[in-house]
Amino acid sequence: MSQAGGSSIRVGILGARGRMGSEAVRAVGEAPDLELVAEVNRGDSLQDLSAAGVQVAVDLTHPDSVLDNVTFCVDHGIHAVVGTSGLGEAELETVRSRLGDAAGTGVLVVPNFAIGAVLSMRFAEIAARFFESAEIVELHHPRKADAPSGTAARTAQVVAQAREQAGAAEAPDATTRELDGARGASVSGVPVHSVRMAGLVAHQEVLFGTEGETLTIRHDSYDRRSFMPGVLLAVREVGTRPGLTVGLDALLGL
Ligand SMILES: NC(=O)C1=CN([C@@H]2O[C@H](COP(=O)(O)OP(=O)(O)OC[C@H]3O[C@@H](n4cnc5c(N)ncnc54)[C@H](OP(=O)(O)O)[C@@H]3O)[C@@H](O)[C@H]2O)C=CC1
Ligand SMILES: O=C(O)C1=N[C@H](C(=O)O)C[C@H](O)C1
Repeated sequence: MSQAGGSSIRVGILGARGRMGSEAVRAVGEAPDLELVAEVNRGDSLQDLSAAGVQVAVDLTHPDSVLDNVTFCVDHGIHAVVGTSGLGEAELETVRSRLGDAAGTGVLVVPNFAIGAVLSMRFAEIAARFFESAEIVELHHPRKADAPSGTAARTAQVVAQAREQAGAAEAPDATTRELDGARGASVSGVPVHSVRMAGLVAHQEVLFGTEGETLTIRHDSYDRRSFMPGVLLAVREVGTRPGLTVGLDALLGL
């Protein structure tokens, strides 16, 4: 988003006191071309965003509140960068239709801001059609509210789409007796296994297998700073992309 006269972009952060929100407050605060003008926490009014003249809001809150927050932004002409997980296809459709009446407003939904994670999803998409089997293991810190992760859901979606486009057969699986959950959750037909463990931050393995070989695509975020270059890129670019964009791929030229 280029500002006339070189003025900075006015940014508001929702969930500013959270693990991601507090990192984002620091990163935006240190960026010379951005101005942090609002920090919205649980219980605060969204009107604070409008009152502060926020141009770009960054949502890092909770899956239960993200749709209401984005709707408010769209209705008030505030560009939104959405890091919060939990926006499924139905919610994205709601955002799309809401944006129909809000010419010029951009909503950028980013399942994962880490550049390595964006690349790993793209690598998985490329690999998907060459292997009979595909499964995802995502591993996160135990305070995470949602399972599977937004990243895993998005990865499963792009893997499934690539397999469908290639006319790939269903993955072989002879399981006829299982304990609930033993084969993971099926996301777009791809089994996803969620691990929650102290000591972890955010990690994912996409496992592919075919006759005589396997391929594992792994990404690790050891520190939430890994997400910040992606957050800043999204904040700078969202105003130049009216409508709904999912993922950082286009912004990275992928
Ligand atoms: N896209 C990406 O790359 C990444 C996305 N995430 C996602 O970001 C979200 C937040 O994660 P994380 O920072 O770990 O979670 P935290 O629980 O640490 O932070 C969330 C913060 O948002 C606050 N909050 C909750 N509801 C609202 C609301 N309606 N308005 C304003 N503030 C609110 C919480 O307050 P309270 O504590 O009082 O509930 C808390 O301070 C998750 O959905 C997570 O999956 C996380 C990392 C990377
Ligand atoms: O909650 C987290 O921590 C993360 N959430 C996002 C997700 O659900 O994929 C991104 C990253 O995995 C960290």
